[in-house]
Amino acid sequence: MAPALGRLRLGRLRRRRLGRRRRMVVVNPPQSRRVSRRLSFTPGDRADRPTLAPAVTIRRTFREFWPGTRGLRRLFVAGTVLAILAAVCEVAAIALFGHITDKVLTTRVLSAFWAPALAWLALAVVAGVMSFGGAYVTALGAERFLLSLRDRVFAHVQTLSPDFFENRRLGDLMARLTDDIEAIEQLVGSGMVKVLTTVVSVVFFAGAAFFIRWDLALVTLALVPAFLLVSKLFAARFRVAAANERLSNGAMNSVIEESLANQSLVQAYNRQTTESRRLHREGRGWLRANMWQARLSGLYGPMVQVLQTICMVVILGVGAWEIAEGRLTIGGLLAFAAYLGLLYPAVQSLGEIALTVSEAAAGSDRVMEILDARPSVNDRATALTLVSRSHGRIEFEDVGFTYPGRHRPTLRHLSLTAQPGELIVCTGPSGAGKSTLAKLLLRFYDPDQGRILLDGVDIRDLTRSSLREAITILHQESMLFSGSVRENIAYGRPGATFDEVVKAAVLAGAHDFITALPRGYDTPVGQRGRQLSGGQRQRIAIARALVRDAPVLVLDEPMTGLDEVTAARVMEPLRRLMTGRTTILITHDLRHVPEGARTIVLEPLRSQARIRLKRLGARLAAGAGV
Ligand SMILES: Nc1ncnc2c1ncn2[C@@H]1O[C@H](COP(=O)(O)OP(=O)(O)OP(=O)(O)O)[C@@H](O)[C@H]1O
Repeated sequence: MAPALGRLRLGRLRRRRLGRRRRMVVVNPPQSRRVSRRLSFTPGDRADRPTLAPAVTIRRTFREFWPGTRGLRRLFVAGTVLAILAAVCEVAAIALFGHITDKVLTTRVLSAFWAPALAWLALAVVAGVMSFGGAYVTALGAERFLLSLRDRVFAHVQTLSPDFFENRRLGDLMARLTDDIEAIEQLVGSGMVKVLTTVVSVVFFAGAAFFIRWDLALVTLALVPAFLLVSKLFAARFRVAAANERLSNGAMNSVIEESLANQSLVQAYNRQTTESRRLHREGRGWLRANMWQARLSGLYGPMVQVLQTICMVVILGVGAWEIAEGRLTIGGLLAFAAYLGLLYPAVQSLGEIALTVSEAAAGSDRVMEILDARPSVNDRATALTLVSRSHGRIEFEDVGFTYPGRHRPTLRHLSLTAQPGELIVCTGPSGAGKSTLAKLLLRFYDPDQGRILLDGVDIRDLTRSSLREAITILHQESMLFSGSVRENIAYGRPGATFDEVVKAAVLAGAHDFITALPRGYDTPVGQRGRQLSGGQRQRIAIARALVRDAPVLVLDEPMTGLDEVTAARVMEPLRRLMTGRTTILITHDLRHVPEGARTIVLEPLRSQARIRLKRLGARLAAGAGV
């Protein structure tokens, strides 16, 4: 009868313990739930798939991210202390349970029941309060850590040159900035609290079991190394499985992001099925990765359960014999079994921490890969800041440039000078390097050869922010954010007043259509300004450039996508924008170019192979031998 009672009690205690862990999910969700939340991005071509980030050690992860817990450590310490106090209450409650069994249940003296019963109730309330407080402050520390880490990684990402983004999939980057950052928190933030509280709980529960019967406790503790061995065996596999899951998660995010962003194209071309298939393909990859993880978790649980059951059977068998010999009371055995009922889940939890750490390490690899990326263009230590408004004199001196990873140069021996206020039209066939010229002027890249000067100063000697303050670029596609018309225009210069916004809109020829919108300047423009027409978007972009009021202007195909009538209408505000500014107008459509503007024509550079072939052709035509 006693063993049956013991099992019953243990079952209840374990459920209570699990329930407590489930509440902690807010701070440190169990593996399976985190896995399902991480489902997020998509890859396209297999060749296009991002590769697994390089592995780094846990120590390096701590070295990198532990300083981020500064200012939050008090919260984590409070969370640890409160969780430990809750564990102490549990130890005391079990002692009371043993006491009630021996002094009330076996002796049938009801009067001895009330005092320990009330004390037990009080302990339960205190344990509940401690447990809540611990979970709350740990969650607060964890969320604050996440907030600052995300800010840090995002700020770093924004220092990286455009080629970083051109070579990566947006969905994958988004997954790194969200899910992977969360995994790091579970390693160095709330993860640390969990480790400490679990270790202390193990010590307490084991200590209490030793206190009752040290010899019996020694026998059962002999199985602890087996628990740890099992989790060690699983940890390495979990890490690879988690890395794969993250990879497919990022790939799935990318497909969703690309497909939704290009929905009008998808629907106009009737490619919904293709897109669904793409997502399905990536979803299957994600499913396989998750099933791998599920297999590991599924195997891990039962293996630990078997070990735990072996211990219990041994305890109850030896305990029954000890009771029969009169060396142990029933209350003592039940309390002993109850301590073990708490001890084993705590030891199991320690093992799971190893698995969580493996998974978190996979996420931190991916975040550190971003943090390790360095911008290809930097400010020199001696870089100057422009203190007064630039005159806007631009010079390209014998500039040559090859894109990273390309063999053929895009620009070679390019020289040009634009005087302050002058308009230079840059034209040439597609791929000739017109937009590249603008990227070099903004220092998205530095030339490999020659130099670019602003007012006689090499732009590499200026800070990037002050250089870019002096330049306004109007892109081929007007890039708007999803705020209101007013916010989009004011984006040109932080602190611009509403009057300045309206003035710029009037000059840009946008005021009339803006006031006709349902909420005037407060009308939301929709995702990327999709609720406006192409011409309207372009005029808002012109107003934004006017508000910015920089001395140098780069117009990159400003008429692209506009019909003849709209283009003519946009040209007028553009002329007003160009007035008094050094302007480089990049276009292959010379119809709307103001008369008298100086024009330079860029020609695509041919590859050496094509040059050799052309020479060979010429020699053959001239009758020369090969
Ligand atoms: N990020 C990049 N990485 C590698 N190569 C690039 C990159 N951007 C452009 N190129 C290459 O550089 C060449 C010039 O591109 P660029 O965009 O400057 O041409 P463009 O004259 O502006 O063309 P278009 O008139 O079609 O816009 C092209 O061959 C293009 O493939």
